[in-house]
Amino acid sequence: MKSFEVNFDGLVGPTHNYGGLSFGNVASQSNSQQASNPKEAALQGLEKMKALMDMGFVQGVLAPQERPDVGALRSLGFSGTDAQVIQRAAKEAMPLLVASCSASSMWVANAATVSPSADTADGRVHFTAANLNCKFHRSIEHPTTSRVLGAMFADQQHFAHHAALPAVAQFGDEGAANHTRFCREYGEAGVEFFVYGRSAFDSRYPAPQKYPARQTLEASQAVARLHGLSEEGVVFAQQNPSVIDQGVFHNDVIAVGNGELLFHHQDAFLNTEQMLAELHGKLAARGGNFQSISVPRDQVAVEDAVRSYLFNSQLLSRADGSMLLIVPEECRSNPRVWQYLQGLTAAGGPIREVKVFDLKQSMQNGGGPACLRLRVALNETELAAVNPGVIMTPGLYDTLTRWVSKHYRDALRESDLADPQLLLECRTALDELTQILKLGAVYPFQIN
Ligand SMILES: N=C(N)NCCC[C@H](NC(=O)CCC(=O)O)C(=O)O
Repeated sequence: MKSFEVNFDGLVGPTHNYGGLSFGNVASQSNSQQASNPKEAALQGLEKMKALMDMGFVQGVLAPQERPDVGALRSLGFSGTDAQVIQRAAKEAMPLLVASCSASSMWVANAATVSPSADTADGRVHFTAANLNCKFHRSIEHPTTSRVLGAMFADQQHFAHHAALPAVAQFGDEGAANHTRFCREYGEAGVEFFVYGRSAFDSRYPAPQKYPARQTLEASQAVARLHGLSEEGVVFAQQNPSVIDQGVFHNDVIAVGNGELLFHHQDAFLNTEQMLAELHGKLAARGGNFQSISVPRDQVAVEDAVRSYLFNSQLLSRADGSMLLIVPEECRSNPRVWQYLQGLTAAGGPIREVKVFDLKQSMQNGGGPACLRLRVALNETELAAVNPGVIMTPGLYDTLTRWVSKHYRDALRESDLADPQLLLECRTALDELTQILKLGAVYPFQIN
């Protein structure tokens, strides 16, 4: 049976703005308070989705969330009509209003961890929504994420959904941004690679000093248990705490894997040799030939990796077996990174081509090509069971670009977030979107 890796990209929501909300994420902090352009952000994302579809990849779309999140503000004590809740928050606690307006659900690599059916004990595709509990603005995503994923992957014969882990830092879980999977073919049993930043219960593990480690070992282990993964099919590895302190807030800022290949920075992990040997051995037992490309720090410094998002790229397998790397424009404008990439594709290794995309609106908040997509490996039968409304087609692309052009603003500043009209605009747009994507009622304003 044929199998595919389907990329579901997050559609940028109408409230995309630069709130400076993510301590430890250099781009988010340095672009705080700049005016954003939600329309451009959404169109840039759609352009990437269309390009992948045009190249022959199966591409899907994941809906944004309702913002401002009036329910979150009510839970913090603001009351009255929806408009009053927003105005009171703006007056008394602007940072809370900004957080409740974030369009951060666009970075769907953080939506959930996904294990394909070939790896799981019950032969279903498993999803665990990420609790994202390190940041308030992200911790409010998972209830809607669960409803949207449930509407996309509804068939219980093929898909199993788990609620987010307990919402405490000890089980901090950032989803697929700290998870990758190696395999010979997408439909065959693979090795799932979980990368954590610290241990919550074992003080022998080192931890970063300056910035938070968002993912814990215990959260990764819990997800592996929930998904019914076997010990032979998992590897846990610790991120190098010193790179977290240099702005690598998720492992997908310093490494990316696909098929049998791990592309990573030399300084990405602790105990690298041991970890690579374990990946090699476990994949070999599944008939695969694990390979890795380590980018030396004297060619690309961690700082260049963080600025350019070289590793926040999409590593895609083409029909001829070679791989394609989708990188953000910022890689081309960094001479060291661009030179490295020229050498990489000329070297005759597995990565043969690099394609560049302009994702500046998302990049300025620390979200590159890999953050914007959730990978779901599916066989033909499972793909046929996915809600067809969310699979990208030329017609859907046209409809969504028209929808964005009709509903989105082209400039948003902090002061605009207090405008109750923005909530109405967002709800009107999302109500239409749920019809376009055939999701049914998934948003609080549709179900409460
Ligand atoms: N690497 C992956 N997979 N995802 C990137 C997430 C970026 C996101 N930025 C933000 O949430 C910034 C929002 C703001 O400041 O307005 C975050 O830090 O969680």
